[in-house]
Amino acid sequence: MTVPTFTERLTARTLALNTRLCLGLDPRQDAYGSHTELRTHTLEVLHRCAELVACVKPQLAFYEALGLQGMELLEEVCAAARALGLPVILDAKRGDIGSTAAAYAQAWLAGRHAGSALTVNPFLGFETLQPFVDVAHENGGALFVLVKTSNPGQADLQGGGVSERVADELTRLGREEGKGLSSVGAVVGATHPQELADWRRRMPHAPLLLPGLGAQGARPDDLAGAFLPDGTGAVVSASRGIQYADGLDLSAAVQAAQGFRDGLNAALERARVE
Ligand SMILES: O=c1ccn([C@@H]2O[C@H](COP(=O)(O)O)[C@@H](O)[C@H]2O)c(=O)[nH]1
Repeated sequence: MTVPTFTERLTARTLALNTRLCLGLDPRQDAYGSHTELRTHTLEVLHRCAELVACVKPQLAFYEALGLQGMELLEEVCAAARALGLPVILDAKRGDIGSTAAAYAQAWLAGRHAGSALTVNPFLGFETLQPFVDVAHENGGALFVLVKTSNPGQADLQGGGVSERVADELTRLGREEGKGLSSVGAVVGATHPQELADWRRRMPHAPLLLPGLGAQGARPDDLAGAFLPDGTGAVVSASRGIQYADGLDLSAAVQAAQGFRDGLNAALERARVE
């Protein structure tokens, strides 16, 4: 029996639960009185929001900042997510010369992280993407390569055709896998709503990860252009806007996730009718 890949599981969960929301889990030390409180709250947000989301995206920086306890919590979050059937995107934005990229790929896309997806920084050149692609293929995982990030300062480097060149390389890599959505995805900020349909067309095989919902100002209403006609092909992530929707209130986190999920679905429905 073949094990479904990250992309297949993401698509299946999107359709089964009718959700295109990605739960960002970025525990911020200054929001809590103790590590126990941080751990309990983070895991509780995950459990309570699980049925509302297509996948989960821990940002490694927040776990690294907590030292060894943080790395233990990251493993706990990943194990809990997998037990809940949630595909995991490790947001680490790794990238280095090829031999080091191979080590990063082994660390985050193989072993106990087999079947996960990893965010990857392409700044060192296209040759450095190959180790990530290879290890993702071997382990049923995926990568999301930075194409157009959500922050305002991205224009300093990503303008002038650079993002387009990365996108075209991802299209080439994705095409090699054949039909349908590939294991080579792209990060495109939800903060660029007017560009989403163009990126979708330019990277027909790439699953898209759209960060920036909520705290960075992106709104569900504006994001329909990122999706394929069947409503798959993209997930939209919110971290602070869910985990800290109203301080540490767990009901508010669930309500926020429901609102984002429903808002995305309503926007898609409107786009279908128009
Ligand atoms: O272009 C990018 C790529 C990644 N991120 C990450 O997503 C979350 C956003 O957090 P919010 O609290 O929802 O703003 C965070 O982990 C970023 O590192 C991004 O924002 N933009």
